[in-house]
Amino acid sequence: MYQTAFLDLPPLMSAAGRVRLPGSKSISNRVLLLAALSAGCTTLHEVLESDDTQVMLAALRALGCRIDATGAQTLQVHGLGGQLVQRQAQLFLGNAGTAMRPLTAALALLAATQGAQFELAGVARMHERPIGDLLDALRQLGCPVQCLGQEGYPPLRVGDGAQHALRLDEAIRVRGDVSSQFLTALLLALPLVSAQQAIAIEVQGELISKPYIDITLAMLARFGVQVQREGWERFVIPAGSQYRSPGALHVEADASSASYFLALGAIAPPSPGSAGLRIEGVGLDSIQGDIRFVDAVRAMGAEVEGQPNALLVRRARWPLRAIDLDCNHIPDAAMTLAVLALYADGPSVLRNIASWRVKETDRLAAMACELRKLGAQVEEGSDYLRIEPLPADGSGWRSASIHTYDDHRVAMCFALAAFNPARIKVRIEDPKCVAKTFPDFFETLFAVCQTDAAHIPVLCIDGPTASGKGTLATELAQRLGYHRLDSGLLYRLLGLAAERAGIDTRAPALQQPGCAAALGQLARELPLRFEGQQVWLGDEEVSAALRSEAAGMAASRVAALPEVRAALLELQRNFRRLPGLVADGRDMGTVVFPDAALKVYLTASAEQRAQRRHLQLMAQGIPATMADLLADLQARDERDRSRSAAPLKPAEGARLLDNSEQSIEQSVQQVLDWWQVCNSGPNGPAGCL
Ligand SMILES: O=C(O)C1=C[C@@H](OP(=O)(O)O)[C@@H](O)[C@H](O)C1
Ligand SMILES: C=C(OP(=O)(O)O)C(=O)O
Repeated sequence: MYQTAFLDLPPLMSAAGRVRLPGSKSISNRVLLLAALSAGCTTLHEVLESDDTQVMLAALRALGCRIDATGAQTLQVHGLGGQLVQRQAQLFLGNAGTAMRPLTAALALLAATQGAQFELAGVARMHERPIGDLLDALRQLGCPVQCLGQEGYPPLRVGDGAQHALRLDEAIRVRGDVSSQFLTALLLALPLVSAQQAIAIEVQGELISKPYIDITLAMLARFGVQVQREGWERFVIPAGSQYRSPGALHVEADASSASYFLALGAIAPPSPGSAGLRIEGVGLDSIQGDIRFVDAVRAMGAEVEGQPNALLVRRARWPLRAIDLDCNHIPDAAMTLAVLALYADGPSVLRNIASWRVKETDRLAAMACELRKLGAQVEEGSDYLRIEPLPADGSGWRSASIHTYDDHRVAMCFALAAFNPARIKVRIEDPKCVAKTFPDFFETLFAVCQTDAAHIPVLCIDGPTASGKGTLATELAQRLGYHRLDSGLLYRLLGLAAERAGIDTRAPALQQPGCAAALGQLARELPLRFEGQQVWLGDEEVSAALRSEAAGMAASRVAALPEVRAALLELQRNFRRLPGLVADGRDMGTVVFPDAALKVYLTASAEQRAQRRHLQLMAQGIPATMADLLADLQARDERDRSRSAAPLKPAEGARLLDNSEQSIEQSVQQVLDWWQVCNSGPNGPAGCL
């Protein structure tokens, strides 16, 4: 997951490959709750791991439910069988509607019938999301519920520690026109008290987001409760209904998450030779309503083929056909349509989406505002959006920094704007907000998108030994969410590989005929692998060996050979991958990435650098004297500067940064400021050079 303050998406050009989607949020949280309320043990496979399921899991555990992770995305839930083991708990439910609403209903019923008291709270936005209609229904039943802040909104207290008789004879009335989750919550919870009598629920007002009720009914059926539905107005839980664990259950992939990749397939030309984009984990027979997004992208011109538990999507008609659609049945996926509309042949209208106003943010206002930043004309109605497309020739598109309002879907759907024909980058602020339902969204996106290398921004840090390049580059890569190339490490690896292969890299041997060619060959075939912080050379983990002074000296010797530098060139250029690269070394700006958007030449006085190295060695318990270190360092500077192949010197147009008197943070800020300037042109990372 990208933890950066923002993520710059370079212009993207094509897409192909396979996407494995994470589990459905709506199904995961329903089955977690149902498994916890049932008697016995339920094994849940492919459960979504995200903020929304995390808060549900933490709440269930706080209530005394044992849940064991028994494999990747597999959980074993030891159900409570409807019996409370904790009579008091304070639960934090983040911004998960699918946790807050159903838990409120279930805990209100359990607290009232067994005598308990629970508090449910969330993030600030959750405290602005209405829940009054559900509380009204629970109060009709005779459950004590109390709003601890504003009436009708969380935080809430359910139960008062005493037992209360419930009024189950009359039909329970609940409004359905603000959120379907209130009805879902009652349907999921009422089987707790339906052993003796049937319970009826009547929906008041036009029920919105109906397909989510279908998910609820389907999951209840899997847990042995067959609800009778009369239209969308009346639901009856038959007398004697009781949860029965299905034993094991697989969670489908998330159909709302599929919408971003269906849309990607609709707008991105397939990469040469590819059949399109394959989306795995969900098929056309999905029980999730958002699968109907397929109809919408087909209507706009994409070809979508249903395969067993997968979808294959291809761009066909271009530009896309504009649509005018009632989106009430796909409220979440419809946000993706709003960005697709930018690529259409006329204005598109998304209707009947008033519920957007009470979700993670006011999504009607947010989408209108951010689409306008890209240059689009948007009309924001009380319950609709009308979006004019942007010209297919690229004129009219503006580079924008998309504010994401802590709303995962704003972040994910605006990523699609990176396919703009103007080839301008799109900045997504606070990309980690995708953690609500799809923590690895951007990694998944980059894995199936391609672009010209020239569009992938590179920031080069060159400079002499011990100038702090590594520290600076690591920090910059982290702040920008970019890959990092530590080119010195490749030379060190080669020095080590030579030693392992029995090739002597010391002066007399190095001059022997054939030695340079052998090293060049070795460099081309380096069996190198990175795993997190670990570096592997073949089967050997070499991170520690690479840091030794001996490896450094060997690196400096082999690096002087033109054969070696040529062989490593390709390898280094392969590090230029989406979304960008910070490369540090001695010839990054001069030779390897001459087109880098920003080149920095980092130096510090020889005395400062010797002192830093001294401190480093002391910390590692390695004895060294300042005088020796200074002499070594000056010798190495001289060798780097005077070698004929790629001598160490500032690249043309490089910014000089002497960090002798700077803290690391000051250097980082300085480079980020320069980077910002390079990136602020209308065409994104046009470069400062
Ligand atoms: O029941 C569910 O799982 C959901 C119902 C929908 O909410 P509304 O019923 O409030 O529209 C949807 O937007 C939400 O993401 C998940
Ligand atoms: C509205 C959403 O979430 P919630 O389940 O919190 O309502 C959503 O995921 O788009």
